[in-house]
Amino acid sequence: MELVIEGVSKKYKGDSYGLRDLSLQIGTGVLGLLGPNGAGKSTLMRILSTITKPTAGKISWNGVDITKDPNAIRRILGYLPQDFGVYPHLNAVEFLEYLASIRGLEPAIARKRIDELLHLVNLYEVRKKPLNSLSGGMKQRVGIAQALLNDPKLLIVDEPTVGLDPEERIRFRNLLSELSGERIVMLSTHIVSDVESTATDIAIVNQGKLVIQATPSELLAAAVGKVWEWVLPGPAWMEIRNQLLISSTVQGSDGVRIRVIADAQPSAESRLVNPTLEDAYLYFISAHKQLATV
Ligand SMILES: Nc1ncnc2c1ncn2[C@@H]1O[C@H](COP(=O)(O)OP(=O)(O)OP(=O)(O)O)[C@@H](O)[C@H]1O
Repeated sequence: MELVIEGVSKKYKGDSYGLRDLSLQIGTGVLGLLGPNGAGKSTLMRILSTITKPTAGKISWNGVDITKDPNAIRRILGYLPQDFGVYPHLNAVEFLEYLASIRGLEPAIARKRIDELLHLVNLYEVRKKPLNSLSGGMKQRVGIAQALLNDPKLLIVDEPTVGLDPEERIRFRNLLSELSGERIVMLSTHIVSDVESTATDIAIVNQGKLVIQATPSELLAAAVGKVWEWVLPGPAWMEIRNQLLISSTVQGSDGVRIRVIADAQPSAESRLVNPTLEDAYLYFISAHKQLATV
């Protein structure tokens, strides 16, 4: 199973670009597509789900060019868009039966599949409740269930954890991880912790371009020797906060513990610490922004 994206660009009207010459090679597992707002994540996902076409480049699924033969990917695709909406007065069973019929599933097969999916996404107990009475996380799990109706080989989920509380976010992450065994799952997000424990591969995008595609451990390794911590008294911290790339700050009784990404030691008191994936992400995004402004 392989999805290959080669030199894909999307130029919108008025000379704005959603993607610029982006290439990725994606195999079975969870690919975390990570980037700030406006990086081009939704544009890529909309292209892969054949809602929109690239203005340049090629995408192939197991060797078949999907820009020429969109049905080749539609048959194996499950998609949860960022702005997924439900019919509020239907319950989960009615909603999924409705979507299954639109997608041409045989009613008997659909009923069996919907039953399995409701168990899988842990919504069986609430399957008869109107969708507008469910929590945000439950609605997102209905969204995943509809994306899985045709047992897709390629599952695309666009910023699925926006608006979820921490507990629901963790549950949703674990669900995606469980689903990745026999398929490619592409998960877009701007929240590093969404992909930290689940992604087998991470692609960082910024300003429509690929910054890097690597495994989480490769990203962490690249940030070793670049993350520093030390404690600063309050006023001193105010002075330097705009001059350094700050990963986090924690207020303590002795001052502010500051965590900084820098190639060289930023202060005599600072000491090197082990990077987190969040540090690595900041490091790559910042290096990319600097390159773009040179
Ligand atoms: N229909 C459109 N017309 C013009 N420009 C667009 C259109 N859709 C997206 N863009 C631009 O393309 C760029 C990438 O947008 P996109 O929505 O793909 O980013 P994103 O990474 O998904 O961000 P977000 O997390 O905010 O959704 C942005 O600069 C955006 O303004």
